[in-house]
Amino acid sequence: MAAATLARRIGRSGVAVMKFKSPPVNSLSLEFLTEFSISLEKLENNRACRGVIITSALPKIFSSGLDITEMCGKSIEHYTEFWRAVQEMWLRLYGSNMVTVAAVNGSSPAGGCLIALSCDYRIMAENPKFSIGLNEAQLGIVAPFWFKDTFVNVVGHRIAERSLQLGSLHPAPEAHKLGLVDELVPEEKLMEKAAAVMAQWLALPDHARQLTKTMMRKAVLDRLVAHREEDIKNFISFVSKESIQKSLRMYMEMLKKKKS
Ligand SMILES: CCCCC/C=C\CCC/C=C/CC(=O)SCCNC(=O)CCNC(=O)[C@H](O)C(C)(C)COP(=O)(O)OP(=O)(O)OC[C@H]1O[C@@H](n2cnc3c(N)ncnc32)[C@H](O)[C@@H]1OP(=O)(O)O
Repeated sequence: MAAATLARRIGRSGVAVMKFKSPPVNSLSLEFLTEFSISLEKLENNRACRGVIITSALPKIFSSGLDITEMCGKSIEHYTEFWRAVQEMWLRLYGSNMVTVAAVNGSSPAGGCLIALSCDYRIMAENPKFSIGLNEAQLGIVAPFWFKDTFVNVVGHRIAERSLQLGSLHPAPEAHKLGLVDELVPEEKLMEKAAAVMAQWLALPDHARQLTKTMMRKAVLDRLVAHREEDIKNFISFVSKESIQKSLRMYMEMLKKKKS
């Protein structure tokens, strides 16, 4: 696959490093999501792999979230396939038995934030120009219940409610204060710190850690599994509305104008 090059390396420590590399901004296209899920599945099935560090190969951007062009002016069949791929990615990552550490080395709005939130631990570069959050409301769209559940499980109900309603993108220091990321480190120390955190988590017996993780996450995962088809239908009916299409087109235009 060409669009989302994901470098993987499993060292002697049993840790893989996955680097998003889909210029210009690591947006989560159908192709990217499919490749990401396949990579996660392969690592999950590899007994030599006990943990994965997820980061970006691009400067300044971890991931710009779902590829908005996948949600604009496409067929029902396309929306169905795309949304199933988003669900699949989350089910695999949030439900992973591996230790997952996000080394957030750039901005991470919406779907990018979801990836970080789905990991066991988040370390972010301490650059106030980098921001993270579920900003869907700013685009005139609504974060689905499982994005919200994942967010609540990290920061708690009150912070999630305010942040989601306002569609806030939090600069790194604020994200740390809110508990949205666990640690801030200078950018050049990010991977070193991620490896140290990984070693700490891997020092425990896998079975105890894995069963605990399942216990903490199962209810939220089961909720999507039980309502998967309904969630796809909701996405299609939402994204097919002309008012939503208009909001997404305006947002894309705003991104382009910002450049000129
Ligand atoms: C009631 C029940 C409801 C159920 C509803 C169900 C579902 C609906 C919810 C769907 C959920 C969506 C979650 C998402 O992830 S939506 C995506 C949100 N993402 C963003 O808002 C980020 C937008 N991008 C940016 O803010 C910036 O691009 C940046 C990431 C900060 C990087 O800035 P910069 O380095 O300055 O780069 P540019 O802005 O110039 O971008 C370069 C290039 O890339 C295009 N682009 C950027 N982001 C995206 C994207 N997410 N998708 C597609 N394309 C993107 C941008 O337009 C530029 O393109 P050109 O070079 O062609 O101009």
